[in-house]
Amino acid sequence: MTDEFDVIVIGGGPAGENAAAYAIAGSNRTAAIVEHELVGGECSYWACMPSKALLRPGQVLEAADALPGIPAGPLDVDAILKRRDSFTHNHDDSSQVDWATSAGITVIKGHGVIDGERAVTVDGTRKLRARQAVVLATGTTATVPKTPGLREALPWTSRDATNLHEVPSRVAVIGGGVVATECATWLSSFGAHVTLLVRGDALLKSAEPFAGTMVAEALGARGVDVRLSTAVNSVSRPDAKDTGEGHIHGGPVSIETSSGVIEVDEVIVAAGRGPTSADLGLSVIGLEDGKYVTTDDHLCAQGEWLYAVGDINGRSPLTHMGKYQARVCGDVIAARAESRGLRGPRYTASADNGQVPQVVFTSPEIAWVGRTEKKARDDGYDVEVVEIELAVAGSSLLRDDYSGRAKLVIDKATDVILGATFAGPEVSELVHAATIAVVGAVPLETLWHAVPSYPTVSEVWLRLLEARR
Ligand SMILES: Cc1cc2nc3c(=O)[nH]c(=O)nc-3n(C[C@H](O)[C@H](O)[C@H](O)COP(=O)(O)OP(=O)(O)OC[C@H]3O[C@@H](n4cnc5c(N)ncnc54)[C@H](O)[C@@H]3O)c2cc1C
Ligand SMILES: NC(=O)c1ccc[n+]([C@@H]2O[C@H](COP(=O)([O-])OP(=O)(O)OC[C@H]3O[C@@H](n4cnc5c(N)ncnc54)[C@H](O)[C@@H]3O)[C@@H](O)[C@H]2O)c1
Repeated sequence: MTDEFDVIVIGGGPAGENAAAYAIAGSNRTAAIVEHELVGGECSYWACMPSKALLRPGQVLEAADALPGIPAGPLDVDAILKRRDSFTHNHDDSSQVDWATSAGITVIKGHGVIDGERAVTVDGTRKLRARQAVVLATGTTATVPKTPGLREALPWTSRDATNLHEVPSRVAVIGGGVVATECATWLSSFGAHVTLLVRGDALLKSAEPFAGTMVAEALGARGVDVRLSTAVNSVSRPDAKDTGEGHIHGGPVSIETSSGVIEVDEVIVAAGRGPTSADLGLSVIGLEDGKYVTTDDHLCAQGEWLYAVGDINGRSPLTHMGKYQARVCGDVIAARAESRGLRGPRYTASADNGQVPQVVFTSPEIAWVGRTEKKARDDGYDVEVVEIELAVAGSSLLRDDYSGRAKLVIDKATDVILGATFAGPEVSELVHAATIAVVGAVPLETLWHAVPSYPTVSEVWLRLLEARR
C-alpha cells in the first residue's frame, strides 16, 4: 500500500519543519516529514542550541569580571551542563513532534530515500507518494579528514563537544572555522587546556581578516595555544574506546603536527561538514549521490516537484538561512498548488546572494552581514570602506575592558552598504540593523536620520557615518 501526501519532506531539522508547515498552511493539503533521528535536527540537539547554552555563562562571567562590584566566581560546569540538557530536552523530541502534528504535519520516523519522481520509501519498505512535491532537508554531517590514525582514534566531532558530559583536561581542536573557535571558547571557559590546530594562516577565513585576528588574540590571552599554519600529519591513540557521545573516547592521544608532537586527552575534529546525501536515492533521479543538491532561487532542484532547503543545498549553511529558504520554498509550493504563479519577491531566496548574516559566538563575538571587502571587490564592486574602533559611550558603560572594531563596505556607485562587520563583546544584536540596511539598500544619506539611542553600543553607527563624511 502507498500512503499519499501533497508534500513529503525528508529531514525534520529546522529547514524541513518550516518547509512542511509553510507548504500547507491555511489549506487542507497534507504534508509528511520523514525523520530518521530526532525532529528538530542537528540545530536543536547537537549544534546551535547546546553550543550557545555552553557559551553564554562564560560570556556573562567575563562581563562580570570586567565590572567592579560584581563578585565573579568560577563557572559551575555541572549546572551549565544541566541547563544545556534542558535546551536539548535530553534528546527527547516529543515536543517537536507535537508541534508538527498540531501544524497538520504527519511525522514518519525512519530513513527516507527517493525512489522515483514524487516517490519516497521509508526504511526500505513503506512506500509514500507525493501528489505535488518532495522537499529534501537532510542537512550536513561532520567530515573527519583521512589523516593517518585520526578515524581510528575515535575523535570527538561537534556532536560530542556540544553534548559533552566530562571536560577533557587537555584537548586539541582541529580546524579554524566557526565550530573550532566556538568550541575552543567554551572548553577553555570550563578550564580545559586547549590547543587549536589550524591548517590555514588565520581563523574565521570567511569573515573580515581583523575578526580572525581578534579572536586568535583573545583565545591566546585566555590560555588557548593557537597554532596557525599547522598541519596534522598523524594521530595515535592505542587505547581508543567508544564510550559514548560526549565521553572521553579512551586513553591519551598523541598528535604529530608540523609544529611538533602534542599529547592530549581528547581530540575534536571541526574540519567542516559534508552533505547528508550518500544514501538518499539521488542517483535514481539522475542526481549524484553524496553531493549537495543545487537549486534555483525558488529552491527547486528538479521539475516543479523536487526542492531542497537548508544545509543540503549548500547555499548558506546556517539555521536562520535554512528556515528562510524553507519559508520561500513552502510559499512557492503553496502558490503552485493554488495556481497563483510566483509573482513578487516572496518567492525568491534573494538574501542567499550576498545578504547573509552570521554571528560567531566567540569572545569577542563576530557578527557580519553581506560581503566582506574582498568578496565585494571579487564580485566586481567599486567599494569604499570605513573601519573604526568600536568605542562609544554605550560600549564603555557595558564593561570596563570594552574594545572592538566595526567596518562598513560601501558600494560607491549606489552609496549603499554591501557588507558590515562588528567584532566585540555582545555585538550579535548589532547585526540586524546592518542586515536591514543591506537588504533594504538604504542609502547612507538616509542612515543619517536613523539616530542611535544614547548611550548604547549602536552609537557605532553614528561614528561610522562620521568617519565616512
Ligand atoms: C556545532 C554547531 C553549531 C552551530 N551553531 C549555529 C548557530 O549558532 N547558528 C546558526 O545559524 N547555525 C549554526 N550551525 C549550523 C546549523 O546547525 C545548520 O545550518 C542547521 O542545523 C541546518 O538545518 P537543516 O534543517 O538544513 O539540517 P539539520 O539540522 O542537519 O537537519 C537535518 C535532519 O534530516 C535528518 N535526515 C538526514 N537524512 C535523512 C534521511 N535520509 N531520512 C530521514 N531523515 C534524515 C537528520 O536526522 C536531521 O534531523 C551550527 C552547526 C554546528 C555543527
Ligand atoms: N554561530 C554560528 O552561526 C555557527 C556555529 C557553528 C557552525 N556553524 C556553521 O556550521 C558549518 C560548519 O562549521 P565548521 O567550523 O565545521 O566548518 P568551516 O568550514 O567554517 O571550518 C572548517 C575549518 O576546518 C579546516 N579544515 C578543513 N579540512 C581540514 C583538514 N583536512 N585538516 C585540517 N583542517 C581542515 C578549514 O581550514 C577551516 O578552518 C559552517 O557553515 C558554519 O557557518 C555556524
